[in-house]
Amino acid sequence: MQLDLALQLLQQAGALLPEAEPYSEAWVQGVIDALCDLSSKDALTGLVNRRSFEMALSREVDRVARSGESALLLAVDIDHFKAVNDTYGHAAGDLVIKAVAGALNQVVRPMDTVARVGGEEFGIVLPKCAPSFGAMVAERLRERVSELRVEVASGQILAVTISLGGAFAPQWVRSSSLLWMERADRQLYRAKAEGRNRACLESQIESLVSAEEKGMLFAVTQQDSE
Ligand SMILES: Nc1nc2c(ncn2[C@@H]2O[C@H](COP(=O)(O)OP(=O)(O)OP(=O)(O)O)[C@@H](O)[C@H]2O)c(=O)[nH]1
Repeated sequence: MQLDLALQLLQQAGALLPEAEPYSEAWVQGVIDALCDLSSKDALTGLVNRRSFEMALSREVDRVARSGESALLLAVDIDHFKAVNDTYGHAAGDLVIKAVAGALNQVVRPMDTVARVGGEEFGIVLPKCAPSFGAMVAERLRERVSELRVEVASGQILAVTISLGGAFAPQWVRSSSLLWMERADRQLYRAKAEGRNRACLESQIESLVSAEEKGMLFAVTQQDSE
């Protein structure tokens, strides 16, 4: 029975089961809420997972298009992470991922969303982040992670760094979350190529809007005028 499986999943994840009378409407709603929570989180770090992050990004794209406020998307990747796994083992790598996740989460505001979007990759969406603050926020994140000392085995302490790429949501175009992620990723590749342990942010927002995004603006304008 699917409900039994759902309860097993929740129990295994250490989720709290609803206190209401079993099988009552409130109890079933509690189980559904707990399942939703479980399916939106990354099991290792407890951060928002990729699926849920993509939904948060789409919501933010809509909000930016409506409000005209700017928002920053940061793509974050741990530097030379393969070497951590290869030298100290996968379990040590997992400890590093958890420590970085915790550090990133500490630096941001409650309204920001930090997600684990891949193995050693994170995404952060920062609503209402003015372009003049973007570089400062990215630098604060980079610095906080560089200060981490992760004990991966008794007496074995590792320091790690991250690279960050950032792109602002264009305020005047109804972009897509995918294109926004691609732009942040492009800056991340630049940060890696320029030596890692650094943040690269798009500087000229307008000039970097792709032809595809301009096409989407045209499509939206046409629809709106119909
Ligand atoms: N421990 C651990 N390792 C993971 C996990 N997911 C992915 N990886 C490993 O992360 C590593 C990613 O390495 P690469 O993408 O090659 O890059 P890198 O070594 O971080 O180097 P740069 O990104 O170029 O600085 C691979 O060795 C993956 O096996 C995970 O959940 N836990």
